[in-house]
Amino acid sequence: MPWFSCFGRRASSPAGETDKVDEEVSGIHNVRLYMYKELKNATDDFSPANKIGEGGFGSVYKGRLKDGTIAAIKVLAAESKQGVREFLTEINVISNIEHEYLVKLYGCCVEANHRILVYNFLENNSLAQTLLGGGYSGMQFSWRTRSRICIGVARGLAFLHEEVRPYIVHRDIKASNILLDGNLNPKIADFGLAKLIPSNMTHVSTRVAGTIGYLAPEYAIRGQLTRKADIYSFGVLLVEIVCGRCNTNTRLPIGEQYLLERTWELYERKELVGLVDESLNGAFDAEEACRFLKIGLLCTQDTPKLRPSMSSVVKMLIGEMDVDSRAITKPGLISDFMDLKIRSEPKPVPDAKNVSDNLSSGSDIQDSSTMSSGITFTAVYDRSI
Ligand SMILES: Nc1ncnc2c1ncn2[C@@H]1O[C@H](COP(=O)(O)OP(=O)(O)OP(=O)(O)O)[C@@H](O)[C@H]1O
Repeated sequence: MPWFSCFGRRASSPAGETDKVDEEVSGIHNVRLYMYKELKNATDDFSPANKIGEGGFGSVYKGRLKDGTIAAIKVLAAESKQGVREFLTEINVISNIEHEYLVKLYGCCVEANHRILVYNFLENNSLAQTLLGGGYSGMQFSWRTRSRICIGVARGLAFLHEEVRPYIVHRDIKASNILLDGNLNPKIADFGLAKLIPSNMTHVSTRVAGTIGYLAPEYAIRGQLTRKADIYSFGVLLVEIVCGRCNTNTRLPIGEQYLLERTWELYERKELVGLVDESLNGAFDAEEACRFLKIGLLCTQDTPKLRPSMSSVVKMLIGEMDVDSRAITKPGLISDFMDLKIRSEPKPVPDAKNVSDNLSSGSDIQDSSTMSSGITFTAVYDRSI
């Protein structure tokens, strides 16, 4: 498959439009541009039979490209009105990032209103559909595999946070964004994607309730987005992988529904080992599993500054840095602050200053609003906070 020069004409676009695109993309390099026609053919006209997923950004199809490569083709939702140049600038950044534990972006299509991303296809779906999918996939994850997945994801995130310049905050680390290749090696998906969506278009996740459990409180409540928010989400994911369950499961008895709360409770009782996934039938390294759970707690501490950097997390996971000498403070839980009720009607983004002012002044507020992270909720702030 040839590389399309960003300066060249594309056969499928009308002349006027092509000139405009040429002008807009001048200076953008390294982005492979696919013609809409090729992606249409690859997916059999985006047939439902080839649809492999649906996320907050749009639908994902499996397709065979002209050169025979199997790809995951993500059609961004039509509401995405981002201009060609802005879109390609972000794509240019993502395309230049390559790492063993990150999903590879092959290129994109920006013809007319279409905004389509073409990725390396991963055979074994996501952690959400396999390990945390309630056993429907029939796949087994040994302790060795889990440990490899945790370390791989940590390395991928450490790369985004500490090696890429300027660094990238993923914003949406969660089990459905960890894809698995044929050998169950993890690859982080969707990095850099949040920036492709215009700020006036909220990305409403398909698994809102699950996503809430991954959100660092300071991000969910005050919109403070830093690398520490990703580290919080990673901590939640780490605990999920060790325990083989989702962070929130309202079908469990009260007291066991929120995994992080439960982990803190068992940590205080020095009974962490009791949380490790029963389906392993005891076939795991107990010292390592408890270490991983403690690292999960370190990453989810309420005070962002106390959370370790991702490179330290990697060192702790592989046993190069001590964990036991570190004090662990209580995890930040948004449920401590508010009664979360997911609402279907999107509302305007709140004035973050007012929210925090009201919190600090201790007044009761009932506020229906959209969190900075794009999730609509009803918050009941309690005077006792
Ligand atoms: N590169 C890929 N290879 C294989 N399958 C993929 C790939 N990218 C996405 N998928 C599939 O498509 C599904 C939807 O992906 P997408 O990233 O759009 O949404 P999500 O992560 O599930 O949800 P959200 O938008 O809320 O983050 C994934 O769960 C996965 O099953």
